[in-house]
Amino acid sequence: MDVTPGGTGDAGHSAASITLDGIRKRYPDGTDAVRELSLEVPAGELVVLIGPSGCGKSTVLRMVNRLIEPTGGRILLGDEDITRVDPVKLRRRIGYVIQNVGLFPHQTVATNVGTVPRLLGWSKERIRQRSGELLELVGLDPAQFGRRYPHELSGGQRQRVGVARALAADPVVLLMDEPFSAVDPIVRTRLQEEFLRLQAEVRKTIVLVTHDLDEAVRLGDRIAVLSEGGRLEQYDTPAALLGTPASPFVREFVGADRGIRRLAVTPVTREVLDGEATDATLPELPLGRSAYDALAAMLTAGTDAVVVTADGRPAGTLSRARVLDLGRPGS
Ligand SMILES: Nc1ncnc2c1ncn2[C@@H]1O[C@H](COP(=O)(O)OP(=O)(O)OP(=O)(O)O)[C@@H](O)[C@H]1O
Repeated sequence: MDVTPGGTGDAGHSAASITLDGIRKRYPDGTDAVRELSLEVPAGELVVLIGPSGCGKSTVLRMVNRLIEPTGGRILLGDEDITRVDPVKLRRRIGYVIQNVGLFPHQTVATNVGTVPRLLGWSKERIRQRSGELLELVGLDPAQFGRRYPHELSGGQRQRVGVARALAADPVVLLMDEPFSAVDPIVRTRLQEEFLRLQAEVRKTIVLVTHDLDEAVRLGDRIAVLSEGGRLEQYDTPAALLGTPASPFVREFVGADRGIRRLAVTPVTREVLDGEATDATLPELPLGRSAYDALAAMLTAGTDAVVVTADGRPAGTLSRARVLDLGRPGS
């Protein structure tokens, strides 16, 4: 798969699944950062690792690109055991985005984006074209931004360049360590939305580490909640995690406001509607939007229900009471 339709990326690359098979990391001082972790990340999915500080999230992520060598277990990309391959070559196949981006300060944006293609020996023309495509893909005009230096960008723009650079050689996997945490909350939300659109287009296998449960719920196809020593407490979709926490640890971790978070990941379907659409004064909401959006529409309009539409036509109403039920565990 190419990153952009009709682009000049390394054709033939595709997203690969990642299998962590009993991986372990004991640091030289005896710290057991990861005692034993097994986890399967399906190809093309975005999996979030979340858990309290020091539980081993970054250690797990960096074992996948061998910035940290595991002390036990296997890691497979597709069916290839990457604990046995040359780590330098491996890293060229894996995109890596970190909190403060790590752009080279004395290189232009375009040169930064072309880093891995240059290491792979692509021609100048192909690199130039590729970095232009990638900058466009992350919403930066190559003519305007390509020649700038990192210090001439905002934090959000630097973060986008970091993502473009990580995608430049069409990696099979993208690893992201707190990629959006260095920017303010408003920019962060916008970057997350842009990133979701980008992921819908490129469909990479992504492992993302975050501290932020809202970010995990918004971005993750699945969320892995870890506790101390890299112990896997629960591995589930956001809705399942919020709806049925598997242990007291997870329940406490996802917190008392998980009902509200759950609404954000619960789509309004025909099955949940609880009335006929007879009141033309109610606000409208298309099917498929979240129960959270439905509640927001009611609160904004000061009503107790919304009319839910399918293809612009009323399909029924959804009441506030029904929405609140949807936020309750076990519903
Ligand atoms: N080089 C090292 N030597 C010894 N112990 C280490 C080393 N690097 C990390 N650790 C320890 O390993 C454990 C896991 O660290 P890691 O950075 O993976 O956690 P994390 O979940 O990413 O934390 P945070 O959310 O705070 O970034 C911690 O107890 C940490 O102190």
